Amino acid sequence: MEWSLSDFTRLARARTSHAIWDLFEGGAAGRRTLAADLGAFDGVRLRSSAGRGPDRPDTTTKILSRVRDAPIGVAPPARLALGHESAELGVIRGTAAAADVPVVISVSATRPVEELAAASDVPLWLQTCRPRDRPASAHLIERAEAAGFEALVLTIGGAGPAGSDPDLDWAELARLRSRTALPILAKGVLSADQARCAIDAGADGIVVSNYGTGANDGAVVGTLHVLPEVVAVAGGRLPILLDGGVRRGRDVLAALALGAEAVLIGRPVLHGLTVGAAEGVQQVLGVLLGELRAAMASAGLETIAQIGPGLIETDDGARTVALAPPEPGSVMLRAADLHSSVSDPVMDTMNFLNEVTLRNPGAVSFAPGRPYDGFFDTEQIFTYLRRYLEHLEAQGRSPAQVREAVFQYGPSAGLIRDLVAGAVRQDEGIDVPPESIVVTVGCQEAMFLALRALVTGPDDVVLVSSPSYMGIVGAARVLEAEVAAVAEGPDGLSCAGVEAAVMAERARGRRPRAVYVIPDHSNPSGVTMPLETRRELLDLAVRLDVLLLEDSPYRLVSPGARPPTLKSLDRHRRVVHLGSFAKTVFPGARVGYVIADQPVLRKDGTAGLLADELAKIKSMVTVNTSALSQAAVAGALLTGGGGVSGLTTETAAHYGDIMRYMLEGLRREFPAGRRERLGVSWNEPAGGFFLTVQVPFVADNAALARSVQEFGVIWTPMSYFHPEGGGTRTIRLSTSYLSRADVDEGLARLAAFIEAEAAGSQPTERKA
Ligand SMILES: Cc1cc2nc3c(=O)[nH]c(=O)nc-3n(C[C@H](O)[C@H](O)[C@H](O)COP(=O)(O)O)c2cc1C
Repeated sequence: MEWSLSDFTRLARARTSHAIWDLFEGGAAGRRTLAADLGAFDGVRLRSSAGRGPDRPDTTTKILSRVRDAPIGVAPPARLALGHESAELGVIRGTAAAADVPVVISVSATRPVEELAAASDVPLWLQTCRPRDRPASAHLIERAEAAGFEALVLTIGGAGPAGSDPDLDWAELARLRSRTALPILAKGVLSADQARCAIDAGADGIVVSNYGTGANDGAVVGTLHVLPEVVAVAGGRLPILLDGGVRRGRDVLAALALGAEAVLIGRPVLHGLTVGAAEGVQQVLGVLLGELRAAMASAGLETIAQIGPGLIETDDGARTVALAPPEPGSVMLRAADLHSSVSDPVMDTMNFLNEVTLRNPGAVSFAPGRPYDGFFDTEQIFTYLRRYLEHLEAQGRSPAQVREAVFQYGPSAGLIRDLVAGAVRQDEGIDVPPESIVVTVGCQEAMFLALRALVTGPDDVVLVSSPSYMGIVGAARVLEAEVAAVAEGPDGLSCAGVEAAVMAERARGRRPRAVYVIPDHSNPSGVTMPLETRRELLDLAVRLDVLLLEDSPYRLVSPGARPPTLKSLDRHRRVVHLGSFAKTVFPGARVGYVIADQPVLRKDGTAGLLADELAKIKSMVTVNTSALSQAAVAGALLTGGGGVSGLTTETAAHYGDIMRYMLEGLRREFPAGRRERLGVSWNEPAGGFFLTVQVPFVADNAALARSVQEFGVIWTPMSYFHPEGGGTRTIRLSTSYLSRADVDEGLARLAAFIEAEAAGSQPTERKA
């Protein structure tokens, strides 16, 4: 098996204490930023060559006008000594053994610049920053210059969101420019504006960098995304380098295709140093160079000079089109100037789950929670529509009224509220008048409306069970609604946990408005809340004076007896019930509903129901749910005898069967001995679409990439569902849309992958 940089990451992690690893990663901000950097690279598709590529492409290129072995340099992480005592010396020696490429030495290096220069066969650049002690800094720069350092790298804005004054940084750059003959690169540029300032202040080059910990205003921005706008401003007048998330040979190609002269590598070098001192650094750079050559060969490139924007696939949707370098004068918006939610990794989760499956058609995917489509039949749509139109006629509507119902704008609260009210009464024993219902565009809109109405400002907070369904967290991000996590136990949410979280939020001066919960076969954990807890939770909601947002999309497609919904047990109108027909009828209709029978006293003294207020909001969001979709769902309900239970007997049996089959398969692949040896365990949901497996390694994106590429099996890291951290050694497996043959094949691949990861995470086992 070929080595990749992620292998070094894994090995380094295994050898490092949690506290030091957190420093290496840059904490939570570092993890978020890295995800944005990696995501930007993942979003780029490179053209491959039709013919056979050159055998050994030539990676030599000029960096700052001097010929080097590759368009790669080593970024300046401070704290190298925490990885290995050889620190900068180890990095310099390892780099020199791999290639003639520059190494940036941190201003806080552990050894004098003279000693480093004397030991170095590679060009050294000195990272510096706006100094507290100017004479000392000026002296250090003079010494570095005298020792043969080739360039200065001035850190703009400080690493991470530390307080900073950009104007002072530009003044510092101008001052330095007038004092030294060395070329000066401005590092930390993340926008066209900053690039202009750097050029105006006399920079000789720019390093697009977020320091691995985010922009200095705390925003998370993937460096590759801002590269084109910086390149456009530079217009070829000065070289642009980039760092952040470069982990594969193809990433180097992508950055160069978008206009970078070279890339810098940060954490992977630190990981190599941690794993094997200078030799580890040499291996990391060697692996990357090998990958770069392989990527060039598969793109049919013989030289670095041949790399250009044409290498980027632009026929693959907006993302890659947007990444092509812009013509001067054409618009280039910055995600940092758009609402913060668009840059929040939470928002990419759902797309990622769908895309990773589509991008890897040969893999077995346990990722998306899609309904099984073996039960869908195109004719059903017409049958359902006709059924509903006949129903309207049977109710005495004239042909003109029937036409109006389906052709015209409709009431925001919905066309089919009476039928939905009948269905929830019949299926769930929820007895509410149609006026308390709003028919929504999927359950997602129901969540959005409820959050919008309930959360009035930064002091209001919604408690969300954790692991959390991404839809609610994402909606909260869009609405800037504060969310606090309440950890689920083996039986789902506990009342003690909810009460403690409510009290903690109140102690912080915040007002908990509601608790979001999926009581049945929760997504993603698969757990079901026992009846007793449901009753206690309702009592608690009264006692604490909060609402419960109940979301329960899997109940009616799960086999066997089920405890009653919170809403059907609700005697105090504490529950806002969020409903969905996606799993019970079909998701393409995008029809959901919210039951909001809470009385609302208006400012003018009149009273109404919360549903009325939600309908007002909806009228400004989607106006009304598509009448055609509502008609199709209504027709389905009528076909099912007024509810969905009549429609879902077969599907519930199917989902139950495939879940049982999956659990049997897990037991077969992981018999007791193997389970214990590997430290693998799983929960056993009786229904729903998901189960979770504890695994003996960190199940992050890098592990997922290995799983897809090397074993052809896709799963979901549970850490995605823990926006506040956690779930790192757990994966979610979705069963819903797979056949038995898929399950067999997928589990065999998964077992092989878990074995390989477990072996690889032993720090003593080194591959050559
Ligand atoms: C532990 C650590 C310390 C760092 N310290 C500095 C520093 O002192 N000055 C600086 O300019 N960048 C610093 N960086 C940022 C790196 O130079 C570089 O920009 C970043 O690590 C590149 O991203 P990558 O690690 O994804 O390759 C540090 C990074 C890490 C991980």
